[in-house]
Amino acid sequence: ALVPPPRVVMKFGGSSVRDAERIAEVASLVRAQMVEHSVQPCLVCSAMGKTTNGLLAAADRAIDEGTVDLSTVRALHVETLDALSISGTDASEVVELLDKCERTLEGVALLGELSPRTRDLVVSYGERLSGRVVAATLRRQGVRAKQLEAWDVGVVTTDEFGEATPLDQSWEGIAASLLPVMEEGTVPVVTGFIGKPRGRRLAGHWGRVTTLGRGGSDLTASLLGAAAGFDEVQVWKDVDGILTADTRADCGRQRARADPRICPAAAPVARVTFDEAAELAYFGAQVLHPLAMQPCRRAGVPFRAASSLVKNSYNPAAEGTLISADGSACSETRLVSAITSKNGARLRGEEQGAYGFLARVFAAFDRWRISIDVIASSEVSVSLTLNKNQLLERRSISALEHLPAGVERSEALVGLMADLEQVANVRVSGGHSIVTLIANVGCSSAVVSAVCAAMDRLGIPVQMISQGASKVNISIVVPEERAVEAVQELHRHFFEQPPDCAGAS
Ligand SMILES: Nc1ncnc2c1ncn2[C@@H]1O[C@H](COP(=O)(O)OP(=O)(O)O)[C@@H](O)[C@H]1O
Ligand SMILES: N[C@@H](CC(=O)OP(=O)(O)O)C(=O)O
Repeated sequence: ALVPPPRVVMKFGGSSVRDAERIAEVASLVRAQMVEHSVQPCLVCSAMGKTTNGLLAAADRAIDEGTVDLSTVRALHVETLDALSISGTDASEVVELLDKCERTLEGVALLGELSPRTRDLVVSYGERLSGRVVAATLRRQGVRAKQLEAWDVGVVTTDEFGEATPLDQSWEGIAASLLPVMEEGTVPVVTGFIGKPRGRRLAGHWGRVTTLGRGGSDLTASLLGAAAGFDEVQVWKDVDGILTADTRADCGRQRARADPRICPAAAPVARVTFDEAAELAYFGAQVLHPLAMQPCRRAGVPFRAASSLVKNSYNPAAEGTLISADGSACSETRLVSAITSKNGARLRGEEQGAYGFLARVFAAFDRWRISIDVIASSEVSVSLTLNKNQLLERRSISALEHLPAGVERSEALVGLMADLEQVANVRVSGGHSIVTLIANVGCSSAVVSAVCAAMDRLGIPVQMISQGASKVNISIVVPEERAVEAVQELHRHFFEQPPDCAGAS
C-alpha cells in the first residue's frame, strides 16, 4: 500500500527567522524536507528576532512618553525585504502592515490609553510581518506558500488578552481549514502566538486580537499539528534540543537572552515525556511554552500519534529531543533528566489552626488568578512561592509601600495580600529561587538525599522542598543569589558523574 506523505508542522522561533540570512536558510530547509523526504509541511512562524520586545517597548513609550518610535522594527523588516529581493505586492503588504502598526501606536499616544487588548494588537504585528516575509521567500524559491493569520485557520481563544488560551472549538476549525490548503499543494505559513477571541463580529472587531503569552508560538504549532492530525510537530530552536540545564530562564516580560549558560557541560536530552517537558517549561526553562505540550499530549493518546521534536535550525543534523507520551530519559540509573530554575516571591501566612484556613487561602489565589508554584504547610502556617512572571504580566503599580525590596509591586499582589490578611498574618519576601529537577520520582529518596548533600556541601540553605504531584519533579527553594551555584553543583553531581539509585549521595 502507498504510504501517505508525512504531514509535519515546522515551527520557527524568533531566533530562526531573526534576519534575511536565517529566513533564506529556513526556506531552503523546508524545501529540502519537501523534495528529499516528501514532507508536507505547515509552517508556524514567530516574530523576527527581538521584534516582540521591540513592539512592547514601543507600546510602553507611546503610553509613557506620548512618542511613537517604530524605527528599529521597521528597519529590520525593510532591510530584510531588500536583502531577500522581495518586491512588488509582497513587499508593499509588509510595509502596509508596518504603517498600520505605527498608526495603532499613534492612537495609543494620542488617547493616552493602552489596554491589554490594544497591547495584544500592537504585538500581533510581529508575527503577521514575519509570516509574510517567510511566505514570500518560499515563493521566491519556487515553493507554493501562503501566509495565513492564525484566525484564518480557526485558532479561537478566550479573551484573556496577554495570556489567552485556545478554545476547544479551534480543533474542528483548524482541521477544516488547514487540510484543504495543503491538499492543493500549498504550504501554509501561519502566524504563531496570536488568535482571536470567540464572539460576534462587533464594531471594532479588527482590533480583537489575542496573544497566547510569551513563547506562545510553540502552543500554536502544537495545536495545529494535534488538531489536524499531523505526523509530527517540529519546534525549531537555536539549541540542539532540551538541554540538561541552561540559562537563567527567569527574565520577566521582556525575556532577555543575555545570560551566559549556567552549565557549559549541559547537553541535549534525547527524549522526555510530555509531562516532563511541561514541568520543565513551567518551572523556568524558556525553551518551550508551558502549555505547548497539552494539544499534542491530548491528540497523542486516543486519536493520532503526535509528538514534538525540538530541532536546531543552526544545525539541522542534530537529533533534537523527542517528546512523547512514554519517552522518559529517567531510569534506575539516570535519576534526573534536566534541571531548571526560576525566581519568585515567597509568602508565609500564619493562623491558629482554624478549620477551612487553606480553603480560604486558595480562594484568594483563585480570585486573583495567581498560580502557586511550591507549597509547604503545617497546621498553623503555610508557605507558598508565587510565579513572578505572572505578577509582572499584570502591570506594576507603585502604591504598595510595605513590601520588602526584591518583591515586584503589582496590582494582583496587592489584591492578593489584602485578601489573605483577612485570614492570616501574612509576610512576603522576595529573593527566592526554585530549583527544579525533572527526576525519577520512583527513586525520590536517592534524589532528595543527593540534593540535600549537595546543598550542605555548599552551605546553601534549603528554604522549602517539594515533590511535585505530577510525579516528575522535585523542587527546592534557595536564596536567589545562590541559585546558579546550586544548579551548577546539582548538574555536576547528576550529569557530569551520574549517580545510580543505590549509590546517590
Ligand atoms: N533546558 C533548556 N534547554 C534548552 N534551551 C533552554 C533551556 N532553558 C532555557 N533555554 C533557552 O531557551 C532558548 C530557546 O527558546 P526560545 O528563545 O523561546 O526559542 P525560539 O525563539 O527559537 O522559539 C535557548 O536559546 C536557551 O537559552
Ligand atoms: N514572538 C512571541 C511568541 C514566540 O513564541 O516567540 P519565540 O518562538 O521566539 O519564543 C514572543 O517573543 O514571545
